[in-house]
Amino acid sequence: MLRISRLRLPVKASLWSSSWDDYEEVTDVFNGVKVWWSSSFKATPQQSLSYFPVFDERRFFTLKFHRSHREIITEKYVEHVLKEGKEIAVRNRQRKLYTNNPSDNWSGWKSTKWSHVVFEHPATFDSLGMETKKKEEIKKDLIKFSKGKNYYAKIGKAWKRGYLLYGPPGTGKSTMIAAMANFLDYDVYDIELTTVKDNSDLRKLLIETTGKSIIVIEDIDCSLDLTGQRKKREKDENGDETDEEKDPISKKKKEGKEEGKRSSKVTLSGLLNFIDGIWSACGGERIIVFTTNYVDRLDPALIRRGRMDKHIEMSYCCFEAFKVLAKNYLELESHELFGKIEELMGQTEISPADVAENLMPKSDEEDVETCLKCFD
Ligand SMILES: Nc1ncnc2c1ncn2[C@@H]1O[C@H](COP(=O)(O)OP(=O)(O)OP(=O)(O)O)[C@@H](O)[C@H]1O
Repeated sequence: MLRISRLRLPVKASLWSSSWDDYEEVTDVFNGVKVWWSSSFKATPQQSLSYFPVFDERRFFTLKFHRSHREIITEKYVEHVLKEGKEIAVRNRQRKLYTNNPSDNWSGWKSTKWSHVVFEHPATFDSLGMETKKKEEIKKDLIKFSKGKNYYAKIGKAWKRGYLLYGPPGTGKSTMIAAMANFLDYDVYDIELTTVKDNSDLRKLLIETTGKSIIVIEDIDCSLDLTGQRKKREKDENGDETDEEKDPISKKKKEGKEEGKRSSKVTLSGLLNFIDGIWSACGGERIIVFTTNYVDRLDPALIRRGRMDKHIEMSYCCFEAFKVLAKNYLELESHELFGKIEELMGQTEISPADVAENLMPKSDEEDVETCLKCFD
């Protein structure tokens, strides 16, 4: 007679997969051992004042196997199933883009520090206009970091890495962050520092971030007085407005940040503490990214290696980057006008954002020629 053992494994209602029908049975084979899974549920009436009975539903799986295999099932198979399940959940999970709610709105029992939406930015390293060599170097760096759990533990450092992305507006700093998140399958926490009241609130925010995430502070030079004693430069050396200051959107953004900066008491030392200290208390890997259009405005303490480990310059469009964009926007590998455009890219400073805008057909009548002739 077949001697069968049974294991009953309860499942939280929230984790129950709708792909299982009640009392459905499936078989599995592990190391040559056959097992039978079945799903079932038990409904027990809850105590309630209502006329209509309310049931408490408990769902569970029953795992059946031959008794002689008990050891391998309990010691190896169950662990294997849980591990696989976790990996599938990670693969299927929707990644999120979090933004912090202003500290002033944190009171109240229902309030949360972060709001989130599903992160669906399509940027990838393939579509990023940048020299291939530079992209490969960044990808390698990210892979090394993401697989470095044991290494970081061995050297006694928190599992985090800081990236500083700097360069003129429209050179792809935000796009690079999205490509990094997509490459690593990480969530993104976008911190607006000017709405964080003080260092203590900054700490509370960061404690709530999860592992496998990229924490971003954009335009770090505009977010806080991080320049030490140096006075902020409103004009360039000739007294003229800089490109960013001429652009009305950048100007408005900057004015808004200046306003917030006055009400925020987050300090440079608070920020340094956040980069250095807090992480040792949090498990899981985190990448911190700062972006700026003006790297020379930042306090050296903030961007020294160990804090911002990798500095990446996002520069004006070179011909190699142009070719990536042409392939992406127009599915074009080569064209007779490419020679002329290569020459132009070597002589002028044009941002990838402007190149992308020119390469995008504005109507059905515009073809490849029309788009490329914009560069004439
Ligand atoms: N290197 C690039 N590769 C591909 N697309 C780019 C690149 N740079 C800019 N773009 C395009 O231009 C738009 C603006 O770029 P993005 O916001 O990434 O620039 P930024 O450097 O972050 O600008 P800012 O400093 O003003 O915030 C993007 O939506 C993207 O379509």
